[in-house]
Amino acid sequence: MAIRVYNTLTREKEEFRPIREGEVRMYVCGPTVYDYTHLGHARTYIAFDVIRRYLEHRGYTVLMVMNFTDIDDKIIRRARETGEDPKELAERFLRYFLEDMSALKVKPADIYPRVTEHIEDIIDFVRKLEERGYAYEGSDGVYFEVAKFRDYGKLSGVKLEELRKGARVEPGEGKRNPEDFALWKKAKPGEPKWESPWGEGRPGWHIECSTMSTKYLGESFDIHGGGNDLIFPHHENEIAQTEACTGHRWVNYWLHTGFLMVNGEKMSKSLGNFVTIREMLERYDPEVIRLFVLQRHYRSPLDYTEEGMEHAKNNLERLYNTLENIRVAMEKAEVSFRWGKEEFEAYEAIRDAREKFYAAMDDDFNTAEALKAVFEVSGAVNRYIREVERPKESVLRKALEFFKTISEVFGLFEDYFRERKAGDEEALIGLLVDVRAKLRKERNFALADEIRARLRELGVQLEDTPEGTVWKRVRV
Ligand SMILES: Nc1ncnc2c1ncn2[C@@H]1O[C@H](COP(=O)(O)OP(=O)(O)OP(=O)(O)O)[C@@H](O)[C@H]1O
Ligand SMILES: [Zn+2]
Repeated sequence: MAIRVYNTLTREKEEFRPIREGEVRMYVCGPTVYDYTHLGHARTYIAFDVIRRYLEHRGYTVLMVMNFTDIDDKIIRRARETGEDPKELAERFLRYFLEDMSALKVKPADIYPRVTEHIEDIIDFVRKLEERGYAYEGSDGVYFEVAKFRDYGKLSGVKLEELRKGARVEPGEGKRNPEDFALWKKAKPGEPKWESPWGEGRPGWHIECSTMSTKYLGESFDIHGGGNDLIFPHHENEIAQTEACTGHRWVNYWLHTGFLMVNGEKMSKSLGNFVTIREMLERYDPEVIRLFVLQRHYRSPLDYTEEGMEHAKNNLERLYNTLENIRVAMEKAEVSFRWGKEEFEAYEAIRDAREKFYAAMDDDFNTAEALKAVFEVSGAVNRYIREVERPKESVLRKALEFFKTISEVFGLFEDYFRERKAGDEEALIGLLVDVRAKLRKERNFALADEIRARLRELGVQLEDTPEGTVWKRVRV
């Protein structure tokens, strides 16, 4: 079945067809790094992480780019307040962001371009817009002339006339029309600045995403994402700049996440109603946070409440219990090729739930529905283990394989599967090392040497030291 995605641009669910078969190029707007990451940001980045993981699971190679806005009004303002150098402040919060994402098991983007490292590219982009007649220089900066771009409003639905109603150019602003936005801002005293054809200054906000996304992903690519608040003006302006510059369609699918809400309001730095990821991680396992986010579809608003978090915590515990039940059952499981009624019942329940999982994820990455399927598998395998005296290994394995898929796509139970695999292997190697030591004591050197040689063939090298035998993995 094909994957269908809701495209903000067309306001419809569409069949997903990447430009190049087998590959997805996606760009997600990254953070402005002037403060700690909060749960609202995490909601958006976990959602895109799961979208990316699912596309990879379905066999696509995903090339993912996320920018860092490391120079901006907010950064300059914050740096003034703290007395820090804006560059150092941005660097510090950028590092915290990466740490927080890693703690939340969000896979890193392939490329994280920063504005301050792409000033030349941005200047080139603005110059092209000038050459094409879409940009003009004003007293305090270079502006994009919105009225020149005929398709303006196609993403957000805003109308130029409405934008103009009651709006005016403020005194001191060098733009011609109230809706025009800055591509380049001329430096004010004491602000970070770079040389440009328009004198010293720095880029406007929107231009960075047009410049850096096309630089790394090409003039057209598949997915562009961000939170709902970015649809207007940020993404609308990004489209205007890029399509004015290239003269053709830029992004095929626009995906936007719903807000994380607190008491009916968006969680945000400016409202001061935020909880940082760091605070959350002191209280909850990162997987609880992931599950909390995944319990809602990414486009729906998500209310942050204590009960919601507790609910996620309980659900995660239920799933870990099931995994533990499977592990214990595996130990006494029977390797038999005869199936009875119970086996078929369990198998069919797992098969049906698996189908539901894929149908839900194919339907615009509906993780909320997909999770229901996970609990169905959990229920079915628990029932099976309870009902039969000796579970069949092959049935348990079906459930375990399903949970491995969940692990890969949802970023849950990763340590569980990793530790289990590594743990099993280490125990077996340890066992062989002990047996070999006994053989040597009995002076059966031929067999002891054979164990050593055979392990070496498998990439495990034993070394006899005065403290005993140690082993390490070797590749060749
Ligand atoms: N409450 C929220 N729920 C979902 N996504 C959010 C929320 N707050 C911010 N985001 C998303 O996080 C990403 C990074 O946002 P950015 O760094 O611009 O945050 P910000 O606007 O400075 O933060 P704030 O909104 O708290 O002032 C954007 O895609 C934005 O839409
Ligand atoms: Zn952006």
